[in-house]
Amino acid sequence: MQFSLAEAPDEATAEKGRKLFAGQSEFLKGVVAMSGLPEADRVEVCFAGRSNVGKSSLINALTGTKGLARASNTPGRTQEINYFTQGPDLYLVDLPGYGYANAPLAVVEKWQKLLKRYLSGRQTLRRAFVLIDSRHGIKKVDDEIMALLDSAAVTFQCVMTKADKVKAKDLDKVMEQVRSALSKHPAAYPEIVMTSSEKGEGIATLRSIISGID
Ligand SMILES: Nc1nc2c(ncn2[C@@H]2O[C@H](COP(=O)(O)OP(=O)(O)OP(=O)(O)O)[C@@H](O)[C@H]2O)c(=O)[nH]1
Ligand SMILES: [Mg+2]
Repeated sequence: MQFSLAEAPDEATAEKGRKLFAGQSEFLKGVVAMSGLPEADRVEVCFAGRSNVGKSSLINALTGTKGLARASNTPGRTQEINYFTQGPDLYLVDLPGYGYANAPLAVVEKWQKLLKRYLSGRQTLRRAFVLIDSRHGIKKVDDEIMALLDSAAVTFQCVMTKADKVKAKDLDKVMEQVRSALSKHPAAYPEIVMTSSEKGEGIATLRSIISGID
């Protein structure tokens, strides 16, 4: 599989993305057990990634709503599966971050269990966006989540975050590592999206990608 960076969308596709995200976004609920999931009545996409990688910030950037998903400097801030509606036909799902070393073991195990159940058992989950910090590349914990998505046959797309924090010369090396790690995962989508929630880079591209998922 060849992995390439997603290019900016053409005008028609960009318009589709803008239209989708011009709709109202609202926090629906935080879920701590599979029994709490909302009815599977529409398409959903989720955002997975290590603690602090920028999942909540990305949801805020996509929806253009600053405090919608709580972003914070404290790793492990998002401990529930948080559901957001985007217009009437789409759920955006903010997942608890994984790989947070300082969380108590019992808490980590509880999250992991829920995360695994959700990723492998949610019928309407169309794509998982796996967020990777542009400075750090793919770590072992990311690789484990990707393997889980492979086995659940959930297509996942790699989204690089915090692009504003990495120098161009360092990025090449990280991207090489990312491409090589992704090549081991059959469920990986061939396009990688480079983003900065801070600067807005890649947000329009990701909006149009999401608007093309049905
Ligand atoms: N410079 C920069 N900082 C960012 C970007 N995205 C997120 N951050 C910062 O990174 C920190 C973590 O962001 P969050 O969005 O809370 O990360 P998260 O993945 O939701 O974290 P958990 O909920 O703990 O798993 C915050 O201080 C954000 O302001 C970005 O694109 N650029
Ligand atoms: Mg979060």
